[in-house]
Amino acid sequence: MQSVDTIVVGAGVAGLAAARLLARAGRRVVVLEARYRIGGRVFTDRTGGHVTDRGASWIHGITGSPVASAARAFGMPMVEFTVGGYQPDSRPLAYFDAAGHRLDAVAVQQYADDVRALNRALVGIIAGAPADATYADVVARALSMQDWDAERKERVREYNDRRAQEQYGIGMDGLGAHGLDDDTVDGDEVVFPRGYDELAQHLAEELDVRLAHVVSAVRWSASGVEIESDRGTFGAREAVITVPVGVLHGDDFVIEPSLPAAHRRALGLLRMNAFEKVVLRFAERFWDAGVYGIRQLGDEGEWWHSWYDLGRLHDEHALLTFAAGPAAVATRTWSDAEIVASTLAQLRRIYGDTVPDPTSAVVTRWQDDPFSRGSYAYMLPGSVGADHDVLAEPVGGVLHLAGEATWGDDPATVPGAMLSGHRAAQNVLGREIAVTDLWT
Ligand SMILES: Cc1cc2nc3c(=O)[nH]c(=O)nc-3n(C[C@H](O)[C@H](O)[C@H](O)COP(=O)(O)OP(=O)(O)OC[C@H]3O[C@@H](n4cnc5c(N)ncnc54)[C@H](O)[C@@H]3O)c2cc1C
Repeated sequence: MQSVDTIVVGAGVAGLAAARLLARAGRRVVVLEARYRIGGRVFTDRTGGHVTDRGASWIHGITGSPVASAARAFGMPMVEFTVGGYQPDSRPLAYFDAAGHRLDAVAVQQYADDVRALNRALVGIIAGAPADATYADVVARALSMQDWDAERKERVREYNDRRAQEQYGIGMDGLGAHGLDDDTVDGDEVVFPRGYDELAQHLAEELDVRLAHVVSAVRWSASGVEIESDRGTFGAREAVITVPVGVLHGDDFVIEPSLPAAHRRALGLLRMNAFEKVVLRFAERFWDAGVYGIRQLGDEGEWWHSWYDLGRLHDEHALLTFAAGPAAVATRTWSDAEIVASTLAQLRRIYGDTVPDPTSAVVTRWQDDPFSRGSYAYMLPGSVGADHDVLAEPVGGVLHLAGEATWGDDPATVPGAMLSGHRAAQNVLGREIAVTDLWT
């Protein structure tokens, strides 16, 4: 059995951040990673000379973001693309009504004002809602207090449902009202034209990362940990476990003795979502110029309601849409060709039958990936944001969980993953260390 000071399970951003800080503090660290690559849910595909981030794309607000600081220090170019937070109007969007007509500026303004009015009302309603209220419950209650006609109410209800799908990968009737993070976007949102995976590559520099090591068991006691992988058993004083919630829920990853009751409760309130990307590349542009994206309101947009113009990142004619929540569940067994045909039918409804077939397409399959089992975790009714952080409480002084789902302030994100890795490293060392040590 190989022995080191600390074993980190998972070479995603959380694991790499923890390992880098621990190695810099003088620990002997080994990172065990199941896949044949690092980065986890930060995964850049460069097939055919195109750069496609199949996992995370955005920093949802660069002000105060540790990922933005790291990216600057690592020399990663960033491009402003402030549409990642499903805002109604922060940047120009081409909105189409249910009949396929484009909304004028006055109608878009009215719609955005209505959305904001409801958001303001929701704050107090969520605070007073029962513990097991869903997001759909609180939205319905907030809407019932507005003096709007049925059409206005329906558009704002629809906005909240689609935002829940795109931000959390679940319809609002399945999402806990108290489990929402505040989702404020501080500063511009940016994306990485050379690929988000450069972040993982930089974090991993000089680390001992063992790829293709699938961990199946974590055994812990007061004297240390033993980690069983398909390529042998490793021993250490302590371990940082960063596998996604979907893996922690599975039968093929065991922790013995089992986690304390508080951890098991918090884990039971988290589920992996259903959220996939569809990127379509075309020989020519057929959509509106001067907009960041396209949105379809009404029933016609039930699945494919939002397209984002990737021409802002690269000199190409490309659109990104999401199968988010119910659409991802329903199309999970479809072929790529069937999914692409379904999205094209919607684009042709708006832009006409002259919309060409794409020259290439990328369809992700995070739901079927055994090392993620979904895209990121969301909270069931009955949970509160702080439940995330319960998972990060050190276990027996030797076991530390980290990863996006353990960071209550900004879960489901790359910054959340990075900061959770920083916290785990501090807990292992038993002292504070500067997060800036990651990139200075
Ligand atoms: C489609 C999609 C879009 C997203 N969009 C954004 C976005 O725009 N902005 C944003 O901030 N975030 C986004 N996210 C979320 C973000 O990618 C994640 O929150 C973050 O990357 C999670 O990092 P992590 O280190 O916690 O987990 P991971 O990156 O999942 O790392 C965990 C690692 O553990 C490994 N592992 C799993 N099982 C085992 C095992 N049995 N043995 C050994 N290793 C194992 C995995 O292979 C993986 O490398 C998106 C995610 C997806 C999938």
